[in-house]
Amino acid sequence: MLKRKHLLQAQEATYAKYGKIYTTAAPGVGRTINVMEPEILDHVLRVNFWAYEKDPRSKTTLWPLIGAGIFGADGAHWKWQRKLTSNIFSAKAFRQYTSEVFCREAQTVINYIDKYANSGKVIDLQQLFNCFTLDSFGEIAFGQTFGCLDDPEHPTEFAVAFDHLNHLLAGGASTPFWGLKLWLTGRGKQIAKDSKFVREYALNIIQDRRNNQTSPSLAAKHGNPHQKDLLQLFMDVGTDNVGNVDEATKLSDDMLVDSVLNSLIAGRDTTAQALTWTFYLMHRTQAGPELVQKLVKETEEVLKGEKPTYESTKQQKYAEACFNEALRLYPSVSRNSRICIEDDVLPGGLKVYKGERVAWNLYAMGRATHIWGPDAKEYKPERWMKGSKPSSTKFISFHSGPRTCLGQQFATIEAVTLMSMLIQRFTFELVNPDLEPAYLPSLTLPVDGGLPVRIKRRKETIAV
Ligand code: HEM
Repeated sequence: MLKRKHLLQAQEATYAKYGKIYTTAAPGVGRTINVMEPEILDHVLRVNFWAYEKDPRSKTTLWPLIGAGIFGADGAHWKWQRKLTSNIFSAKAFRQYTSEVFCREAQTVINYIDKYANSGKVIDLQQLFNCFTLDSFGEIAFGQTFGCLDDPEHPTEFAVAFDHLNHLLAGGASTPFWGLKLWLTGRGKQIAKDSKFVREYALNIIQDRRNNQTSPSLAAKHGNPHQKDLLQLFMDVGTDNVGNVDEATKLSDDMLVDSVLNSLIAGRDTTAQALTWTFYLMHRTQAGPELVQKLVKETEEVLKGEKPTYESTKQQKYAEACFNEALRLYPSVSRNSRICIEDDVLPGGLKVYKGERVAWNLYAMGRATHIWGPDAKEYKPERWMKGSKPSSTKFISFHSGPRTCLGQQFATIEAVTLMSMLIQRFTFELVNPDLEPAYLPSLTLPVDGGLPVRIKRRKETIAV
């Protein structure tokens, strides 16, 4: 099997050689139509959404991590999960998350950095961002942080097992005889061990809430018990307004664990990795100092020394552009596919038969000159500052159609909050400013080996 770090580039080269659509076939996998046309993806993901489902091979290989949660669900089972999950993404909730959680956790990151700023110590930004997103998300979705920022240099057992599982399961869906491979290499045993650990951990979060309410939701801590967090929404399925429980519709512990783990995949890695690539792209030699200066200027003009709010993040257009531009070149979900469940014809006339796959490589699409123009490979946040926003099938990093990412706004607000708080206070120097980091084979797109930086205080006047 090609390693993921080579696979994305190899596919990019194949598109360059064979054009915007090419097909492949593999034993045990069948025919796959590889596309990189926004128009075709609009057809598959939106117009004829009903003719395509999640790839059953992905569902099976990722089962130890996602189980029956939203990422592997289709049809009615997907619909109710999407509806329930969407409840936590309101403007009112975003206001509360920004001022209470993102700012507070960002301040913890600042306090940590400030201990080592100007000392020459090398800090891994990716590790720090992982801690920030996991602790923030834990508080918002489950009422408790994971305590990662207490000691960012030593990842918690949960984070280690979770990362390991992501890494071990990567590439399974496109690997022929995956089950055999797991058995021959002994990987299967490690997957079972990590899966058991993370599932028990998730179950403990549920038990905590159920037994003694030691981790009430964020809103409940503020005297508003009716505003439920994600965990409570799932735990209350089958319970009516006066507390009567319908045992037939109540979710099993297994399903609750699946929901917790699915939301963690969504809420932690994607945003932390996108932030890491953003900081890399902003600080590599090619970027030049003007880029960061522009971001600092915007931040100072918008915040005027105050902390970020939901409203201020909306005004930070350049910060958002820096984040989106990084996601274009390094999409957190870098490859994706759907299986056809009813014969279909793609725009342009190519037939897709039931059981065949349509796949797309977001990494290659983000760098394609026919989509983004001759400067496609360059990191240019400015391209987001003029004209209207690109369509969601052109900028496909947050997906498109009825299954579009539910957390796009959440992730953007979270990222802009942290970026603006850090960039005002500190300067970042990459340890290897001329070296493009490799990415680690994983379900998402972590930087292999993290992002080592040295940090200095920008000025001493901003209170930490
Ligand atoms: C930079 C950050 C993020 C990126 C790039 C991203 C990207 C994506 C993509 C590509 C999908 C579609 C997956 C598929 O169906 O094949 C997706 C789905 C989803 N995302 Fe995100 N995501 C991000 C952050 C978040 C956050 C922070 C949350 C939650 C707080 C979230 C919640 C979800 C959910 C619930 C779905 C499933 C939607 C469905 O199947 O209906 N995402 N995301």
